[in-house]
Amino acid sequence: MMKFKSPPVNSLSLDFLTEFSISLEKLENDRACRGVIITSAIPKIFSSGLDITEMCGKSVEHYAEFWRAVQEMWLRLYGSNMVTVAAVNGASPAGGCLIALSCDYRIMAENPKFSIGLNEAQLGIVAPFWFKDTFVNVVGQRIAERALQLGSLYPAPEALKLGLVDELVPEEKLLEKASAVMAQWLALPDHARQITKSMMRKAVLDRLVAHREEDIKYFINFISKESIQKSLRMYMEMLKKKKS
Ligand SMILES: CCCC/C=C/CC(=O)SCCNC(=O)CCNC(=O)[C@H](O)C(C)(C)COP(=O)(O)OP(=O)(O)OC[C@H]1O[C@@H](n2cnc3c(N)ncnc32)[C@H](O)[C@@H]1OP(=O)(O)O
Repeated sequence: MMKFKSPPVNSLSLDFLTEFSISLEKLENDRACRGVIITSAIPKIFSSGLDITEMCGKSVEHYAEFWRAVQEMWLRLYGSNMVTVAAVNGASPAGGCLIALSCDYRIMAENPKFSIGLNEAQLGIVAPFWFKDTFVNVVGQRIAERALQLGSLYPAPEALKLGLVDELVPEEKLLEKASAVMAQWLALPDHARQITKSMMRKAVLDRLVAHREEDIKYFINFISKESIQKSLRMYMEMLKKKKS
């Protein structure tokens, strides 16, 4: 089990992403480890997505390093040979949703206050093609078109209806259920499951691998625009104001 614990909201900073990728690599290379359950140690929050402060007012070199770390995390998780189960025990916007979507199975706490989705459009930014591809592979083109254009965050019951998560369970049963699902998936021979998983995900993974440098350049160019920086600053201010 991997439990995110980066207060206050498990935002995906460069350090967090680097540590997450290293942990995944270690587990991947450990022959005794066949599966991982991903959850959060922070009440009410699974992950608040990419750390917006990493994308505000930083150097081009920093943006490149940060984006490479985001890519690396996704390539490792989406391409993992292990069985991956997300036990979503709180809010899961944007990058947090990407992590859940990259797992093989998603179980969410049945609390309508917890929402999940790719809300980038609400921040005035655009979900990269590989976020979009991952989303489409889970919910299909039609739902993805609407959800991504509107930057919708779905409360748990709606997320279930759309197939964004696979099941809802009472919060106190989340880990028990995740373990049961893991046991069910691990009952199959690894090689057949792994080859099937790779067959299903390969095209999407290969697309980023083939365009990785181009994607970094695109990100730097996009995020460096003054209009985008302004949108992000306003969004951060809105988050702070919401508190007072
Ligand atoms: C080509 C470009 C593509 C770029 C792709 C980007 C994908 C992303 O992931 S962008 C990030 C999107 N994330 C969000 O929109 C989530 C924003 N956060 C929230 O909605 C809420 O914080 C929450 C629902 C997760 C939690 O709400 P709660 O009331 O418990 O806590 P808050 O008071 O709002 O937050 C506490 C603290 O944390 C700061 N913060 C929250 N989210 C982020 C974040 N993603 N990055 C950096 N910092 C974040 C928030 O400002 C508060 O800070 P202060 O205590 O200093 O006020």
